[in-house]
Amino acid sequence: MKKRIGIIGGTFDPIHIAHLIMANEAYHALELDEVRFLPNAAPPHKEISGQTTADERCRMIEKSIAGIPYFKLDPSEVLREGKSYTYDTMKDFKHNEPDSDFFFMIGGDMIASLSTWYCIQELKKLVTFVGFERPGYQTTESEGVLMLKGPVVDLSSTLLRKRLVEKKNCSFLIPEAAYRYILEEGLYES
Ligand SMILES: Nc1ncnc2c1ncn2[C@@H]1O[C@H](COP(=O)(O)OP(=O)(O)OP(=O)(O)O)[C@@H](O)[C@H]1O
Ligand SMILES: O=C(O)c1ccc[n+]([C@@H]2O[C@H](COP(=O)([O-])O)[C@@H](O)[C@H]2O)c1
Repeated sequence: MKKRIGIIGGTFDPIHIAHLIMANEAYHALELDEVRFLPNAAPPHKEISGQTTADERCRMIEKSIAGIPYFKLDPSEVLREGKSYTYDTMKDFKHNEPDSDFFFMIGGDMIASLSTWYCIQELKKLVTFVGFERPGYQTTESEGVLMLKGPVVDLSSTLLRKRLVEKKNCSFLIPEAAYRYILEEGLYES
């Protein structure tokens, strides 16, 4: 039987509970075999904060998913460096695992800009996009995006970076082990 692989790509600067909720909802609703967390080296359509290294973003993911057997960290884009175009990544995945079906999760902000992604028509042949509502973004029906209904969480890494700089408590917003790591290492202090 074909393997069903979910992918949540992102900058994860830092990872937060909305990411984990999306991954878990998709895992169960779509009967996936696993979900890969795919941190980018450089996001194609936004500036990176520069407050953390790729390695630190990966460590935060690892700590957040430790003990969940169906969640994995995939370092492919970080190892490739440069702008992380999803088409390049998925072409490699499909080449290495031709018998797997890939489900790429995106939030409402990404659905809105999907038509501008690099080689989007070709990419749509490689993956099924799985969309989640996101507060602040109008989610219109988008061709080729399978919408999943789940809890909607009004949270972003941008908000968390701001709270961390202001030394506001972020418990329950960032998975606890990653939050502890942030505080121990002094990440996002300025
Ligand atoms: N609260 C949320 N609801 C729905 N989707 C989300 C939410 N937060 C992030 N996502 C989605 O998760 C993926 C990865 O997001 P990313 O790591 O860039 O976090 P972010 O919170 O959007 O970061 P930033 O605020 O730095 O732009 C994207 O597809 C994004 O749309
Ligand atoms: O390939 C593209 O053109 C492209 C454009 C925007 C975003 N993406 C991917 O979408 C995912 C979420 O992006 P971001 O900016 O929220 O980190 C992440 O895996 C990005 O690499 C990909």
